[in-house]
Parts: sequence; C-alpha cells; structure tokens
Amino acid sequence: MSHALDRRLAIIFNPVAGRRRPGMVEQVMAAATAAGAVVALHTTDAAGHATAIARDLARSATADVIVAAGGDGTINEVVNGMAMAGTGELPPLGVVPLGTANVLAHELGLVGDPVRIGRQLALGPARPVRAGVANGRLFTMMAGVGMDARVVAGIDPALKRRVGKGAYALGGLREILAGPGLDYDVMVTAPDGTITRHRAVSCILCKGHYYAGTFVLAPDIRLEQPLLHAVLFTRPGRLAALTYAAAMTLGRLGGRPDILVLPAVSARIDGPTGEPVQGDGDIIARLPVDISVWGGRLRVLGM
Ligand SMILES: Nc1ncnc2c1ncn2[C@@H]1O[C@H](COP(=O)(O)OP(=O)(O)OP(=O)(O)O)[C@@H](O)[C@H]1O
Repeated sequence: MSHALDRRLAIIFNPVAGRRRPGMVEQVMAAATAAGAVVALHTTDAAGHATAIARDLARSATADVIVAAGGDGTINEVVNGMAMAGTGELPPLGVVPLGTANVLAHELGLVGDPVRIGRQLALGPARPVRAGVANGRLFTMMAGVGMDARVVAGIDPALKRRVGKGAYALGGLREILAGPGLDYDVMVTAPDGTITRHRAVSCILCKGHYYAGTFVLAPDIRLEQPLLHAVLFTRPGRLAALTYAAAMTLGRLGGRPDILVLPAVSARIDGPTGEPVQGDGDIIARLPVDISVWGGRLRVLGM
C-alpha cells in the first residue's frame, strides 16, 4: 500500500442500498479526503455491476483500497470481482455500511459515525481475513440452506427498503407458517479430516460470529480463522422453527441439544436440486452445494 497520506480509495457505491442513509457516502468521502486520501467514486447502475468494477480495479492496480459502499450484497459482489482479477496480492477491502443488516461491518466494528469510517479508510490498518466459497462463489460472513435461504429468496426488495430488517422478520414468519421445511443431508469435514453426516432442517456455515445484524449464531468463529463453523438446526416442525427464531432474537441459542455447532474446513449439503443457498444475504448458489474456506487471501480495513 502507498503512504497513508496519499492512499487512493476507489469507492464502489450501490445507490439502491444507500437510499436508507442519504448523504452518508458523501460524508465518508469528505472525512477520508480531509484525512489525506485521494477518493474516486464509482456508482453501480445494476445488480452485478459492482463485481465488474471491482474486477477491473483490481486488475488495473489503480487503487490502494477498494471500498464497498452498500450492504452485505454489495460487499459480496465486490469481493467476488476482486477474486476474479486473478492478480497476486489484492488491495485491502474497505466498507461503508449502507445496507439493511450490515453484518460484515458489525463484525469489523465499522458502523456508525461517517467521520470515523472515513478516517479509518484513509489511515487505518488492514487485517487479514479468510472468505468462504460456495460452489465457486465467495462469501465473507455466512452461507445458509433451509429457512434462512428461503426467506432471502422470498424477500421483496421494495419492502426491505421501506421497513428494513422487519422484512426479514415478516419473511421468517411466513416461512414458519408455511409449515415444516424439508430436511437436508449435511456432510461436515472437521479440521482433523473426520467426516460426519447429519440431517438438518437448516444449516448455516459461518465465517464470522454475527448473523442478520448482531445476533450471535456461532460465538467462537472469527473472520481471520481458516475455518467455518457449521450451525445445524436439527429439529423439524413449526414449533421448533418458532423456538429457534425466538432463541436467536433473545441470544439463547447456546447449549441447546438440537442445535449443533461444528468446526469445519468444508461441508457438502444435499437436498432437492436447485434449492437456494444464501450467501451474505443474497442467493449465491443452488443445491447441491460444496462449501469450504477460500484458498485466496483477503485483507480488510477495520478494527
Ligand atoms: N445500481 C443498482 N441497481 C439495482 N440493484 C443494485 C444496484 N447495485 C447493486 N445492486 C444490487 O442490490 C442488491 C442489494 O444490495 P445490498 O445487499 O448491498 O444492500 P441491502 O440489501 O440494503 O443490504 P444488506 O445485504 O446488508 O441487507 C444486491 O443484490 C446488489 O447486487
């Protein structure tokens, strides 16, 4: 990276995600510029555009930091674009949280005050993180199959913009009322190579410990670890789904015998072909899915 005082920031801005926080990206840019950074703004014009911009920026090596300004979906697009560049060392990723849940930003301690975020982007240190990969597509925080993936697949973007996280709560309720989900065949490979096989109604592979905002799903996993924690919800039925949702909201998931949390280097999930797999809050793959730790290296600006 070049000297902090002339750090070149390329900000990839998703204006659709940004509608919930008008003016935030401008405030971050002003603070970063005041702290000595040289800032270029690239605004996306459609889904998928952030990936193409990030790929081109990483290939041309014209940015010292590639910043995703949006929600977790935008970050996911940017990381996948950077990985496509196929160059040696990638520039670090920065985040301006403008989305609904902003799970990665919470994990990095990068929420709130735009002035602090701008200074962090201009001057802050980068730390190494490891991403996950699901059928070739990277994710930074989590990938899931079952209820949460069906909620993500069914979400109405307009409703999400209007009511924010409430759209997920409504989607969750609709899924619970829709009745008992299917169950999935999950093969988990532990760090020592042991393979175990499980049935689960929902399965979430976590790279970080937060989920859907700041709910804690897998308390002991951190972004820098070359590891996933597989969280398996094993009890079927409406009542169990309702109990799981309530326990997550109240922070009481720990210690339940019907929820397994298994350290994993990889997992394979089988179920009806074509069922959605969510990654970082968007549908990124379909069943059957192979999920593992990505072999490449990422760095992220954050605490
Ligand atoms: N210019 C654009 N027009 C329409 N859609 C876009 C545009 N740029 C990006 N997108 C898409 O918008 C979707 C939502 O973005 P994102 O996930 O970043 O925000 P969010 O949904 O508000 O936040 P979160 O994922 O944190 O809940 C992503 O799937 C992304 O591909």
